[in-house]
Amino acid sequence: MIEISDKVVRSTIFKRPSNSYKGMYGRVLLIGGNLNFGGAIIMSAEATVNSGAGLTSVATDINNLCSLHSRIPEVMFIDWRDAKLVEAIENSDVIAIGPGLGLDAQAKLLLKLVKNTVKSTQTVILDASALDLLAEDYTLLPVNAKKIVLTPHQKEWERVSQIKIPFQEDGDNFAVLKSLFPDNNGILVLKSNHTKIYDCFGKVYQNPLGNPGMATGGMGDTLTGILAGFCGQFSAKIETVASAVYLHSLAGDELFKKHYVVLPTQLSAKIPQLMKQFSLE
Ligand SMILES: NC(=O)C1=CN([C@@H]2O[C@H](COP(=O)(O)OP(=O)(O)OC[C@H]3O[C@@H](n4cnc5c(N)ncnc54)[C@H](OP(=O)(O)O)[C@@H]3O)[C@@H](O)[C@H]2O)[C@@H](O)CC1
Ligand SMILES: Nc1ncnc2c1ncn2[C@@H]1O[C@H](COP(=O)(O)OP(=O)(O)O)[C@@H](O)[C@H]1O
Ligand SMILES: [Mg+2]
Repeated sequence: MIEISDKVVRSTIFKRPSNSYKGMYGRVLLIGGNLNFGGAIIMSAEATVNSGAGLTSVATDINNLCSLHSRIPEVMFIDWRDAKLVEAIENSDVIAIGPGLGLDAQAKLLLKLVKNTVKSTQTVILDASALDLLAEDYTLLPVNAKKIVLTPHQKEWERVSQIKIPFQEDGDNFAVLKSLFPDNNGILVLKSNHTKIYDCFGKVYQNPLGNPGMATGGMGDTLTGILAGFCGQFSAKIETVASAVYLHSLAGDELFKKHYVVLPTQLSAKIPQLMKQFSLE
């Protein structure tokens, strides 16, 4: 087990070259936000933009259009019932699906579309409802992607893995990962007060940071956004995932010094400043 440290983040975040443009920092597509949970995908989007993704699009329910654009105009909108979504999936480097997605027929259709469209150059992040859909039907796993990152909280992992909480043995988690990903292209971010990150090769990182002020709805949706931004800009490997987890908690810890509760949107706003520090160190 490796404890994530500043060193891992410093080796991930690089100083941007002058001769660069938005296309070099990742095209990210976020899919989620039904009529009840629009806020979830808006929080993910805010985190993705603040984490430096070059271009961020959100495919969501049409009812979220105004709130999305008024909250975060940097983001492009796609109606998730529009046939154009296929093209948007094809043209993205990273697709994150699940925050506020729900579990209905439309949600299943969207996850199936991602599974059937993604190619071996793309990274897919599965969070929240997408994990619950996966627990019901493992064939929805987009195994063709280059990397697939699963980001369950404890209950979601219990549903997917069928291992009962508390998860005491790393070996059990590795065994599930190996069976889900015969091509070894999966990464598991098992969220808790000390999140652990596993790859299929036996490597495990643990996050030493974080605080109970972060126990606020939307905090995981925000992590998904940061992960998407990081995988779009930096190579989609376990150290990049670990860096995103660490930075999320570091931002949370900074806020927690002076705030009883840490709000996901306030956490997102701290990310650009922290990334700058790590790029200079
Ligand atoms: N603003 C928005 O729009 C938001 C929308 N959201 C969206 O809502 C959808 C449903 O996602 P969800 O995570 O809220 O529900 P679910 O997966 O049923 O988990 C809760 C159940 O698991 C249990 N539990 C046990 N251990 C746990 C743990 N460590 N962490 C958490 N729970 C734990 C827990 O136990 P209990 O609290 O009852 O003791 C309860 O029985 C999803 O699409 C998501 O994106 C949210 O992101 C919030 C902000
Ligand atoms: N007590 C805590 N200490 C440290 N981190 C926490 C704590 N409670 C929650 N978190 C972090 O907040 C996030 C919660 O994720 P999740 O349950 O998916 O939230 P949501 O679905 O509401 O967005 C995870 O990254 C988790 O590590
Ligand atoms: Mg969640």
